[in-house]
Amino acid sequence: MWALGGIPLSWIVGAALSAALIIYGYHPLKAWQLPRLPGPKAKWLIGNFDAFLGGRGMHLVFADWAKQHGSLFKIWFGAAPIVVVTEPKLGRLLILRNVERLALRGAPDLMTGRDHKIQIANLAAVKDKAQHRDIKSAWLPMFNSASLDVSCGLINNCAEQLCSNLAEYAAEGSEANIWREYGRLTMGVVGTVAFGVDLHTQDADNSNNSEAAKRLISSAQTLFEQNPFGGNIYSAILLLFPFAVPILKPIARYFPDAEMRKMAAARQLLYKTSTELLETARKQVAQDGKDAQQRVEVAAASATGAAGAPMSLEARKQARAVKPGSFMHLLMSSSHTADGSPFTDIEIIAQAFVFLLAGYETTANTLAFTTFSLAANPDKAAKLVEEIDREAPEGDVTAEHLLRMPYVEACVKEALRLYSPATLLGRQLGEATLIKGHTVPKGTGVMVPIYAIHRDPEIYADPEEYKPERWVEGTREYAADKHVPGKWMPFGEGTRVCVGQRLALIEAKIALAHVFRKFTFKLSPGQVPLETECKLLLKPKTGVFVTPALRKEE
Ligand code: HEM
Repeated sequence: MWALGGIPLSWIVGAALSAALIIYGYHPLKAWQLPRLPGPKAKWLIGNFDAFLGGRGMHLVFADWAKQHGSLFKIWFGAAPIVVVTEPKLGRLLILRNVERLALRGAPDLMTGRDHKIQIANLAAVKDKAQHRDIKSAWLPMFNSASLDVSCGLINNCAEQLCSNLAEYAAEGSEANIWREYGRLTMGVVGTVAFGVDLHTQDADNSNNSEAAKRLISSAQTLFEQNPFGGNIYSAILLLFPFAVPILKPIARYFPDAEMRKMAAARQLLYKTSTELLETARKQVAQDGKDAQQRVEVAAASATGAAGAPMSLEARKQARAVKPGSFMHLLMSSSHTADGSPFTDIEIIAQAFVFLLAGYETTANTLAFTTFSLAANPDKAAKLVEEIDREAPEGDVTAEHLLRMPYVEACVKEALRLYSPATLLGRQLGEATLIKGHTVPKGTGVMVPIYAIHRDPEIYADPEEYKPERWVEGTREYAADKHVPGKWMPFGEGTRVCVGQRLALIEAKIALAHVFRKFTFKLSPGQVPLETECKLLLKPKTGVFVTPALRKEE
């Protein structure tokens, strides 16, 4: 056996590794440049990571820390420090000024091959600034007001289908998990508005397509079950030892744990759907290139008509409209500005993948939380119904109707304040930044816990109460709140702001108008306060259970 001065080499290597581990565990905590920043006590090696393992939900963990340590403090993920800001104005500024989303080492770092390529190419994950700008520009025409005006018709169809599904519960006097019904609606909307296909998520349970639709929804749901702070054993280790990617990646590939296998299967199904959507779009172009091209004629650039005559405002708006269902065509006709190369198949599939995911659970949760809040506050529900009956008593709910329904908007905004699906915004500092007298080095992670900000009693009077009036200027409730930038950020801010926020809000308001003009909802017993859970997103723990009743006999 190898030995040095009589001591076996294996002993020396073991002692050196132990010393390195001990120093790694202590050193950064002591030596880092912000010793004056308060924060929860960090443990050797793990820092404050253990706080997220108790099942309390990260939104509540951060809210507790904010109460204990004030508006600026630091936490540790292993040896990585994170600065947490709960002062709205400062938090917003940091989110606005820094482009790179904070991505702790985790699940995507362990993926390999095509799986990995798709994971890092979607709009939400992509890091390269130029690639992000090109991809976001390709998405945006889907959400301009002209395109959304056109999409309203499709959203109305899905909302009507939701009402006929709810009418069945009403006829039987049975309980519905309205959170899941809204999930069927939002996935249906993604199908028609983005891809021009019926994903059959709202079909009757026993229909031919219902099994495939259920699998799609359940895969999307599974992916939201992922815990961003160490969802599987390997990503938990990576959070503590970010440099261990090259060692852990091959091990994880051949010995995935149960959680990784479950997530991989869910991703595969969504990739398959996304790939089929691309193939269908390609076939459409091959069959009728002209029509397909017309789908993406975003003539907004031209402010004059064909003959050079000035276009009216309405005509200009119309020209900017993208036909519903054109998302794949938009991506297929987009290119990178640097070299003019078209988007690759991987890039296109990655965007379809994230549209299917992001367009589904966020908006379904928002609708479920709004319906819960209204059912628990019948006086607010009565005001909402009064507005809907006055402004849009029947037929399609158009963008124009929505402009005349501020209370519907206020109800959604207030639910997004109390139950913002995203509870945390994060950025990586692009440069060394002076934050309240502390120079924070470039590359440090910054987190802004919006759940805590949205319930801060310094900003919101009676923060735990559902009061849509606080969003209606001129009311007592509006006057009682503080109005500071950054106090309401459910969609984030800046360059990485949610691309789908206008679609989400229009969809939520149309769905609520349809549902509340037709039904009243009785909450099943034991649901107040609502049990929530927060992994990737804040959601009702098991659902929102209501018994719908028709307002008027048909
Ligand atoms: C109520 C519904 C929704 C909420 C609360 C929500 C919330 C958010 C938040 C907080 C972010 C991160 C923003 C930041 O870091 O500053 C985000 C990003 C994003 N959202 Fe949404 N979202 C919703 C609906 C949607 C819909 C319907 C879509 C689909 C089209 C969508 C697609 C995306 C994408 C692709 C990003 C990444 C944008 C980027 O990095 O540039 N979201 N969303």
